Amino acid sequence: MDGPAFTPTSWCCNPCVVIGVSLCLVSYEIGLLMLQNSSKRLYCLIEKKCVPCNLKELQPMSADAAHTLMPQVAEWKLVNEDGIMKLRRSWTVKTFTKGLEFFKIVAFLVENEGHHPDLHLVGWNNVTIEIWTHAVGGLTENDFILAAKIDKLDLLDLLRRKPSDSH
Ligand SMILES: C[C@H](O)[C@H](O)[C@H]1CNC2=NC(N)=NC(=O)C2=N1
Repeated sequence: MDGPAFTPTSWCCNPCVVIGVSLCLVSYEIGLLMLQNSSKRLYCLIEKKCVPCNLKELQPMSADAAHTLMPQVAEWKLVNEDGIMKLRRSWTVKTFTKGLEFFKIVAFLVENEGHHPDLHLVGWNNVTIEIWTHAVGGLTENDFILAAKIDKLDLLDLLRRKPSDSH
């Protein structure tokens, strides 16, 4: 009776198999590296510090550059107001005073970063933050760093969570 068509030695010595397996391993490694790289980029905004806005080389970023960073600040909207690109996010707070507490918590962060947002508290409980770099009349990485760090603040206790909170 003939032996099995493929013996382990013939199978793993087959050049097509060897090339196929090595290609799979290489693409797996490349995928891992890309994943690590994107996750590093994902967290790099949080780990960065805002730079002084009076740096000569500071320029407003393009709309494309802004769009590539938006996934890292997914809660924010990219808006264009009178030709100036800005980041905008809104929250509903429980009370007017909690809105002011919200601003105080944000103020501590932004003072530490040396980069400042526009703060709006409208209709007693609607908070909106707009971030842009005034010195260049547009968006810089500073604005995205600030937005990412604002997203990390523990503000939950100040926010209205369900419609029954509204009265
Ligand atoms: C030197 C220092 O970076 C500047 O005065 C900062 C202060 N905070 C700022 N915040 C914002 N959003 N834009 C600016 O241009 C700016 N300039």
